[in-house]
Amino acid sequence: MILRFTKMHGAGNDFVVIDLVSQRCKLRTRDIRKLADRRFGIGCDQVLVVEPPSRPDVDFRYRIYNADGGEVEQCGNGARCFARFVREHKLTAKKRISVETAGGIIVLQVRDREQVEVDMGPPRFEPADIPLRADRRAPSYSLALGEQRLEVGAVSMGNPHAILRVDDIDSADVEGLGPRVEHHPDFPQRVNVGFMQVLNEAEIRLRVFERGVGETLACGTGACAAVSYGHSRGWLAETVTVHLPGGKLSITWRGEGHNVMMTGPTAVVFEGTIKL
Ligand SMILES: N[C@H](CCC[C@H](N)C(=O)O)C(=O)O
Repeated sequence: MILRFTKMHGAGNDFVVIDLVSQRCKLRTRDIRKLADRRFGIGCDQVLVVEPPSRPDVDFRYRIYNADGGEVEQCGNGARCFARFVREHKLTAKKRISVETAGGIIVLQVRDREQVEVDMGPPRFEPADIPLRADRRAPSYSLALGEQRLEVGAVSMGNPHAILRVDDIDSADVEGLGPRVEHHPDFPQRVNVGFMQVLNEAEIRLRVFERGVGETLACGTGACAAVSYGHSRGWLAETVTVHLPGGKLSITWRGEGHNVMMTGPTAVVFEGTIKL
């Protein structure tokens, strides 16, 4: 099977985007893993699949697979690239695009050729929504990790996020703590792990060890989760610039009852075909 693909990234979080509106194929887990493999395939953090909508009130269905082959609920950087992809491939001429994901409906607003704003929906803090094993919602949670205990925030953006506030992300033990928190039994569906350094109420630095991938250069839902958590703790204003290793995102959250708005860059790297 020969498959056309487009290689894209959003602030360095990279994707293989597959149009299954104009080409027909069934992608198996091993196909996803091959597409994402940086030696035996194309290489990416996530594979994004464009499908026709399964309901009349949205424009597309958007499936997201981590490099390990697992399908997940949401991908913020991928959503921006999705919007650029469907317009540049003439699958729509709309600038406001509604998309169904496994984590809910999101609305993409194309600002210009590269910048896209995404309404990411509301952050959810209830343990059952994350999911997190905890008796009740709390400002933060104490995670037992061997001899040590970690204070983490927990938020769902459709996908699960744990956030650790640190003094300096450059010296944070992302590679050591990331996998141990990702696989912690208190997160039954595993979890993305954000390391947040608050510079001031309108700026943070963030590194994310992503579920199913490892550390990425940027994580859109991770940025939304970190700002929502920081705002809920009184550390951050409503609009925050998030500095990630691969670039920066602008996140706005006006508090409970509001959705999180994310604006950021998109880039097309190359087009190609691959034999699966
Ligand atoms: N690794 C994430 C999915 C991709 C999220 C990220 N790339 C983004 O931009 O939001 C998860 O397992 O929930």
